[in-house]
Amino acid sequence: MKERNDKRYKKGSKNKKFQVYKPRKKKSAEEDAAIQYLQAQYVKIVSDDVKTFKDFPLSQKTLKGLKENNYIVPTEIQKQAIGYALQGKDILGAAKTGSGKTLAFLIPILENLFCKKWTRLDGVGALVISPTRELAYQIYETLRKVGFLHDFSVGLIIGGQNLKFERKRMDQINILISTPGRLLQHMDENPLFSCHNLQILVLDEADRCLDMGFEATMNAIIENLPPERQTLLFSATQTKSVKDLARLSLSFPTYVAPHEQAETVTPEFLQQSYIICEIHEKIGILWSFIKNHLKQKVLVFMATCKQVKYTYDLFCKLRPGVSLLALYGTLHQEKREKIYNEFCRKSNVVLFATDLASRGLDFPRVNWVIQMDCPEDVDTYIHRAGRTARGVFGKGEGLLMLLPNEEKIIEKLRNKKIPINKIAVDPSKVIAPQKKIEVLLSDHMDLKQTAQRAFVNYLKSVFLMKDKEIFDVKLIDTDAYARSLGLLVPPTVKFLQKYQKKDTNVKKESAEIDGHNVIEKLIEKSETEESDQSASKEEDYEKLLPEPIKTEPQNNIEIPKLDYQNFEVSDNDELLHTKEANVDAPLKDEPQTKKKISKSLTKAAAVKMILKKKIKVNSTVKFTELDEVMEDEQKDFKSDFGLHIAKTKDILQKEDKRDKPCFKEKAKAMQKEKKRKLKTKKKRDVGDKDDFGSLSESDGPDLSWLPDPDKVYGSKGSDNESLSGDNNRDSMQSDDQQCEESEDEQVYHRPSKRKLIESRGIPQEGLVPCKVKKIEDLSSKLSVHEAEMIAISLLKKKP
Ligand SMILES: Nc1ncnc2c1ncn2[C@@H]1O[C@H](COP(=O)(O)OP(=O)(O)OP(=O)(O)O)[C@@H](O)[C@H]1O
Repeated sequence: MKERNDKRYKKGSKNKKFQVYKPRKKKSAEEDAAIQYLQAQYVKIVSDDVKTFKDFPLSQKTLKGLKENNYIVPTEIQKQAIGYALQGKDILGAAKTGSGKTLAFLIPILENLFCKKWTRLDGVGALVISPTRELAYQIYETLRKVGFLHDFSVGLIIGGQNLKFERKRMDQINILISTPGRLLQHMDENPLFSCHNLQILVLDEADRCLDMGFEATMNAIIENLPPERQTLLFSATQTKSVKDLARLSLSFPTYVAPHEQAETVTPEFLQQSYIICEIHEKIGILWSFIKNHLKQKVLVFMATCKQVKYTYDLFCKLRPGVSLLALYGTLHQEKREKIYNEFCRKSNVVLFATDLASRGLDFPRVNWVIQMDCPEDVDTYIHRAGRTARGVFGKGEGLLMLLPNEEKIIEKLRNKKIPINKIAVDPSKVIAPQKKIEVLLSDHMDLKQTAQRAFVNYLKSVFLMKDKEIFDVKLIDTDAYARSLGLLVPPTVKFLQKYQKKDTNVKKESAEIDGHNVIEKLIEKSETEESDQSASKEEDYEKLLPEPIKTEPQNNIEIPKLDYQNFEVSDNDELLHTKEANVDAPLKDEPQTKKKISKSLTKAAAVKMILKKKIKVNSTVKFTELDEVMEDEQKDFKSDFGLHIAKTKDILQKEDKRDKPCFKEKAKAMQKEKKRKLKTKKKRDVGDKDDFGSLSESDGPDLSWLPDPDKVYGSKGSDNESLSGDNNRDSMQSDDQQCEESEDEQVYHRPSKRKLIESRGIPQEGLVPCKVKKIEDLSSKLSVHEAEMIAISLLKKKP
């Protein structure tokens, strides 16, 4: 819309500025005249006389836009609503799903702003609020297509988009399409945003926008809007609540409901049927259905995001042979848009979705709508089923899966003029891939966890359902349901256990009261029949009676309404506690017959108790997200080489026990041996070393140069031996003694200086041999006495 406007101004212009700010007077006058003419025609509109859009007093731009998109003949709701809307009346529009309500409010918006010659400077002139992002996007696209010749700027303001980007452009928007949350955010935070000039407010899916989920947000938005405006409310299941209308300051709105007298509230060519099945059969039936409708476009509704995610993940792994998609609130916005567009585009595809996709979305050519879980109420059924058989000649089929106790909803559907037939499933055609699912879950831990979450969330959703006539969580065979999801052990559902426990308590107590009444009656009877009975007997009866207990009926429990927009049941204990408090109420006046005497627990008693109960002290117990005790993570863990870790660990521990004493003994023995060796070495060292620490004979100084004592002393062999021994002994004496002895005649036996040289590390081999040789040579020529004298003089000369 915006771009075309700019082009028109630029076309063939020499002076662009002049043309932009000074439009041609002639054209303006023509436009004024046309507007006046159109406005004069509004009062004359008779909806029954309208055959085509041309019969409405609409601007040429709008008519051209409609024609270009093949909108020639208006639908019933368009015929009736557009006339009133052009006249400026507030409207409550109710018409079947897919009957064209979007154009019924978009055309009046375009015409209203056109007639008021709305410009960008005038700000927001029309505001459309939609409960979901996808629906807002769809409305925006339709407006762009139909109003492309108009000069208004259109803004789509939805969550999950760039807030900064939106913020800067807010003051330039003429028609704003938004979701409640993001709109309020701009109202609160963006100084550029203003709605003071608002002409038309539209609530699409008005009943949803005004219900509990959006109550606070919507009230805050409405407070920020000028009261002087036109308000249009549209929905297939319209609100008529006086309270709602008062909130929007609607005093006498025109109620437009072309199908009110119709035989059915659902589209004419929508064939609807339902089946009764057990909870564990659902997955198998759905799988078989998809396998039998591979060439069709199927939309499957489920109660919670987790169920959608699990079914999608599981079926993707099972590969049915058709494209699969999943749409739910917790997905990223970009992904949501991509999935929405993909489902619109494709023709053989299955989309699993929550009620996020149940309202307003105009997916083209959907063949089947499967409601896998019973809808919250009749309105939800209508919106879900209405995703098929849309438009003027749209055809489609709907299938509702119900548990036996949920069949009561059928009566309600029929009372609201919904034609629905019971059909049976041929059990021979149902192929439940049970074994495959179990194998997949054992192989994929993440899939198993998703299954567990799906299981718990489904039970929670049933538990929180408002209509207790239809929904009863206690009737669900949880074991069978878990198995059908591939879970061999059903996850613990804490809230359910608590609820069931409290429920049985209440039943017990009410049974006790009943018993009490019976006894009371017996007493009364006995009193009348045997008035002469003794007082003591009556006292005995009284002793047998329990104290009267006051009970509050269980249906006093307040159950909060669900927000299915982005349904995520939180594990809200507070919520559960409030219910429990009511259930607990009877305990208030209960007599305290047994008073427990509290004993202080001694350490010994605690230990005894621990031993008796076989409690493992200091052991860690891990819990899963679902409050289940986690099995030892490594218990069934196998190493890369196929070793069973837990078993191997056990074996190693046993072997370790056996090996420890052996190892200790070995270590001791080694230590002993080491010590022994050290000792002997020390002993040997002491024995081998001389007084200077040098080693004995083997590497000691060569004394061969000394004269042969045998030759010197002749026959005194035995004495020589003892002398050598003395000599040894002498070597152990101190230096002072040596000095004393040096003065003595036998000083030549102790070559102390040589030993000192050696002790300083000077090699002796280099010195000794030549000297020895010389002395040997001499000795052979000299007499013994001469040799002895030379030796002594040599020693004396040495420094
Ligand atoms: N005058 C018309 N001629 C032909 N097709 C039309 C006409 N008006 C609307 N349609 C088509 O009918 C389909 C349904 O229209 P729309 O989405 O407005 O229905 P709705 O009443 O808003 O449905 P729901 O209640 O589900 O929101 C769309 O594909 C739309 O293009």
